[in-house]
Amino acid sequence: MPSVIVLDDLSQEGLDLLDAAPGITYEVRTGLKGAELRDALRQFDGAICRSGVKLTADILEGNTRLRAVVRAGVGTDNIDKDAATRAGIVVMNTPAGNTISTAEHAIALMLALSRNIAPAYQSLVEGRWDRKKFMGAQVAGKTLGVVGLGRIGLAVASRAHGLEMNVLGYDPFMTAEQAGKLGIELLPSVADMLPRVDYLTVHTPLTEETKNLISDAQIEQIKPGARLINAARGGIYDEAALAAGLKSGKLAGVALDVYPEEPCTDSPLFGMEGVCCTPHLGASTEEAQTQVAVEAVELLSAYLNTGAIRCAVNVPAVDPKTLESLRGYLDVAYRLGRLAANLQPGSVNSCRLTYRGEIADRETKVLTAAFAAGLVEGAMAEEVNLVNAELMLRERGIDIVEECRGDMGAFRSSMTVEVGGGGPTRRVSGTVFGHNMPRLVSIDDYRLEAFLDGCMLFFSHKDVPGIIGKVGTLFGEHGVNIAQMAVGRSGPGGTAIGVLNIDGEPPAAALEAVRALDAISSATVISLPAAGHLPPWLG
Ligand SMILES: NC(=O)C1=CN([C@@H]2O[C@H](COP(=O)(O)OP(=O)(O)OC[C@H]3O[C@@H](n4cnc5c(N)ncnc54)[C@H](O)[C@@H]3O)[C@@H](O)[C@H]2O)C=CC1
Ligand SMILES: O=C(O)CCC(=O)C(=O)O
Repeated sequence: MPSVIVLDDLSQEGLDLLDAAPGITYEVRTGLKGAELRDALRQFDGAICRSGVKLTADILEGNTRLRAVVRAGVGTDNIDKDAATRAGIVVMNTPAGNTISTAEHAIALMLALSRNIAPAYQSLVEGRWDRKKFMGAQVAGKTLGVVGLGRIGLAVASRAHGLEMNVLGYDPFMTAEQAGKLGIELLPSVADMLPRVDYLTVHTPLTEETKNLISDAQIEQIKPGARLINAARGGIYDEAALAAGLKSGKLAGVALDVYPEEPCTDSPLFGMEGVCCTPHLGASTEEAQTQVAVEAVELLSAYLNTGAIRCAVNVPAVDPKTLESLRGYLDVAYRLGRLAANLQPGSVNSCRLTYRGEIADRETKVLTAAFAAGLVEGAMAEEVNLVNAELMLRERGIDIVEECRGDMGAFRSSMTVEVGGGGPTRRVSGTVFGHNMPRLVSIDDYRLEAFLDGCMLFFSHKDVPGIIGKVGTLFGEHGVNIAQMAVGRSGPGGTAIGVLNIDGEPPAAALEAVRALDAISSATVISLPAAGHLPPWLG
């Protein structure tokens, strides 16, 4: 029965849903750090977190049990996604649940700055009735610059329209036409926006590009008296530059909900005039927390119970129906990977997959992941699965080239893998017969039709009479039962390859006797999982 650990505060509705989730047990253990956190995570199949807990590489590395972490919220920057991928852990988030609340918080900060709400209340608390000091600014008719026109940025823009503001926007993934339809004037860069904005708000992730997006040089260019808001991620604004801008009078106000290091109680801005700050409250509403918690539980239980992947940030999404409908080809892809690894022992340095026919229009990414898992599985000390296999190859400098061809060839659907390495490139093709029965349909230049499961003997030979009989007799003498035989040949009297599906590993003496036959140039035994037996992560 899968078990789940809840690492940060989660709304009661989410916990109630976990209580009711069929076949799942859970524990709430908040405030964990270091070794305690690492050890706790090794005892669970799934985890749910918000932004409080930090799932760094040293916390996740070596965890062979945890299968998924769901962030109840948007930003997954508290989770080392590369480390999670390497450990085969799916990372998911709930991207839409707190959009409105966070947009409202950005607007609240903008209005609080404009009307000096925080210091005015503080003056009352301190016994002063000071109406002159807190002269504010009206937002109607003013210009708001929105950097990042994703879910939250667009929700902020539409609320700003309701406040009769002019909205400028910048986002590299937005067309001027689409922005225009939404009443936003799209500018080619943040720099173009700066001289025109009375207010600037950012709604991007923290990336190499957005780190210190606003620093001293940008404050030089900004319209005097501008007010800046950040309810996205700490570090997008350079706090020291903001403090200098406020001190010089260039900026009229700064409102922050997020900080480069959190928790934060010592920002250089705290206590400065014109500053209004909150402790990362953008998503802290009953509504947002209920929604993200419920979505997080739904995502996690679907993955743990059915393998469905939605809203993943480190692997392609696959829903249960798709997985089920691809089951046969997932099996073939994984088995071809295992086979290719055996045919190209020692070193692999290139992989090419060609999908033909109907399968070429399907979710081939997940099939490629299954192939990669089969290919690397035997060579890795760590657990390999659909999540981490391709990354393992990429980290070793091997990119899988994928080609999808609509033409059918000999089958309605088939996939061919070519694996280069120490020896000559090897090529094998597979397809599905009937109800999810994996079949090998070619090997190098030879067409044949063999079961793609269990113990298999591959032998190269001259196409001369009696070979199959001799191999059969030798195996019979050693008590090896043959389930089926297949032969592919270049042409009569040419070269050929034989594939025997046998009921168990042959004794070394039987193999030696086969190799000693005159017409046989090589013979190898390769063991694949028995029919219907797949690793648990393939279901
Ligand atoms: N304060 C809080 O409690 C909360 C903060 N957030 C944060 O808000 C931010 C935005 O979240 P969403 O709107 O949901 O994300 P989103 O993914 O829907 O939108 C982000 C947008 O930023 C754009 N972008 C990326 N790099 C950019 C760049 N260099 N310049 C301009 N635009 C760029 C992307 O194209 C995308 O349209 C995230 O950092 C998220 O973590 C989200 C929820 C709550
Ligand atoms: O969990 C929270 O309250 C923080 C929300 C947040 O920052 C996010 O969803 O990115």
